[in-house]
Amino acid sequence: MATNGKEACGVKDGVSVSSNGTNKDFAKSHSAVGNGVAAEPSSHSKLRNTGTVQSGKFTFSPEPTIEDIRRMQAEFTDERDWNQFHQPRNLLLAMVGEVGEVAEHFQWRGEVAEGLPDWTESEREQLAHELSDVLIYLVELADKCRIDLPQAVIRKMALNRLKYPASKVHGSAKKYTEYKD
Ligand SMILES: Nc1ccn([C@H]2C[C@H](O)[C@@H](COP(=O)(O)OP(=O)(O)OP(=O)(O)O)O2)c(=O)n1
Repeated sequence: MATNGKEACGVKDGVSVSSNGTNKDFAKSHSAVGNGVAAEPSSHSKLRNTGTVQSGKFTFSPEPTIEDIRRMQAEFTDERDWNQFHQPRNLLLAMVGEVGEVAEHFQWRGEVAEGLPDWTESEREQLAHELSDVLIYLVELADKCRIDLPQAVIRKMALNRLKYPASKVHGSAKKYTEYKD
């Protein structure tokens, strides 16, 4: 059965979406989570980490956007007067620490298959938390460095495509420096 990514992340129909496609109520409704309001009804727990699966392909939910995440974390930080602690070096170290927490979930396992078929829902949820921590700090680091991350990704992917032409590297994982013209 195809699952609805909006349900999976707790975003339901009926929330307002602005003309430019962003969900103005998203940050507001989700900031309530930090005040002790449950993130989602327990009946949704099975859908939590499934995103959208259609024809065997996995896709993310369209929201929140990276800009939504930047704004939500900026609000979280402002509300706590934490900008004094959230300078670029602090955020970099915090992000690296969270990457270590992601690694802890994999470190004593054997090879892990795509889709994590052998993981429990609880293990998947823990991983989802750690990956989110990495993303949150990454986005705030880019914000505090005044790097427009979505556009930077577009530019970097264009460079990657130039460096690794599909016709040249198909099926090979060698570094670009190893290819001879
Ligand atoms: N000074 C802080 C502390 C927390 N957070 C936010 C961003 C992260 O998403 C998350 C990190 O919280 P913790 O440092 O408590 O780390 P964990 O949630 O990973 O907890 P633990 O280290 O117990 O696994 O909370 C933040 O922005 N600034």
